[in-house]
Amino acid sequence: MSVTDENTAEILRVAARGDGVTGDGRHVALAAPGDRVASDATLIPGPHHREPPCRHFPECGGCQLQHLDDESWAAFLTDRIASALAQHGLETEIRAPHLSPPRTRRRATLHAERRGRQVTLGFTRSGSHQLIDLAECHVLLPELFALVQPLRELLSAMLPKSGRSNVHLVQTDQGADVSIDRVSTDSLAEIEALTGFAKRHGLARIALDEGMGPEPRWEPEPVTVTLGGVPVAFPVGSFLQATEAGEAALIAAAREAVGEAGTIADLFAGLGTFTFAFPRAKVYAAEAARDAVMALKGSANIALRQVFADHRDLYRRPVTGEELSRFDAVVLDPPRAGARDQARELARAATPRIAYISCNPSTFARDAEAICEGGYTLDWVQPVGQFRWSTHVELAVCFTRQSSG
Ligand SMILES: C[S@@+](CC[C@H](N)C(=O)[O-])C[C@H]1O[C@@H](n2cnc3c(N)ncnc32)[C@H](O)[C@@H]1O
Repeated sequence: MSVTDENTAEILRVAARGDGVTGDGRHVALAAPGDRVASDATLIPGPHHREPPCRHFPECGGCQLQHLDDESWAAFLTDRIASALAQHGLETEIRAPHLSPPRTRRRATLHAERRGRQVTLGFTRSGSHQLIDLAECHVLLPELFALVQPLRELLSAMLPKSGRSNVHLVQTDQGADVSIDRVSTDSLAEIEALTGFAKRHGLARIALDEGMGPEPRWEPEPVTVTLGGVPVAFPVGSFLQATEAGEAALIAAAREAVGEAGTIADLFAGLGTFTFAFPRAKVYAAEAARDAVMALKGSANIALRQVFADHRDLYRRPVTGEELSRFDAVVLDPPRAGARDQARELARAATPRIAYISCNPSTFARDAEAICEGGYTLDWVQPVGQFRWSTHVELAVCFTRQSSG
């Protein structure tokens, strides 16, 4: 090494968007903690720097952190949570992060464009609207990635001549569920091409959205996802935790937080990832997406689970402190915007235990401050890295309230 330690600066941490940061606050792209940067900006890789496995890194916007080893990625997740909490005057035990392995992502949205009969299909380029034509992917499940080239061929005649379509891929109990927007099948030949494609590739379903919402065009058996041992109908476009391992880690944390609760309110319940994780409890499940709540309710009835499913907009009509006080525990898993008003009601509730699942440390920390101001203690945080090599941070936490009596 020609550059001496005296005229290099060490990368100490990774910032929210993935840059390495030196002790004096300089941001350096594609630098890992322990790397050194020379005064002419040469980067000298350190012990935590990894050779990125994918040829599309760093151009592809799907991954930002392939140059980090798992230890540094875990430290990144922990730092993001600790600094979000600190901004709201909070501090607690942050456990070792759970990291989903490569090639396990079971849902993804790719984008497609056509020039003549040439289709580009992939994620958007980092920091731009251009598309990366995926030739490999180290995060997607192999079953889903195997559809990328056949989809290009299918779409070469179907995509509109201009503009971009979204291609949603989800691995379900019956196989891959593919939903494509902004395409139309007008001729019999196109319809046959679509169903032939679905049969040949053993798809669970293919749905097209021609502008009026997605409509299944091929679904030989009703598509389900199994949650807590219960097969739940999977409406097109529904939410599913990004990896099976991540889902298991979030459920394990929620179970630990909730303990032996006999009555649980599951807020922002989706299809029931958490509702069905508590087979012995009576669960009130509230969710705003109508298709999801109907699917949850139908599956709970068939499985004879003690579930009351409520179609409810929790932003307009949060469950009140009085209502929540009737439950032994609350699980909530809101979207990225968090649950500001619901958190205020939680702060007023007497419920002894809360499991909060979040995909956004900033809104979580804001809500956590309100909950703690109401007298709860933030006992621990379990970080979960479901989006391998990305800057997304997910977490599950436990709040408890000591009973006054
Ligand atoms: C992060 S997902 C979690 C879903 C579910 N807990 C799971 O793990 O599969 C957030 C859920 O909140 C729902 N949601 C979004 N806005 C809502 C609102 N205003 N009221 C109730 N539910 C809402 C979404 O439809 C989605 O199902």
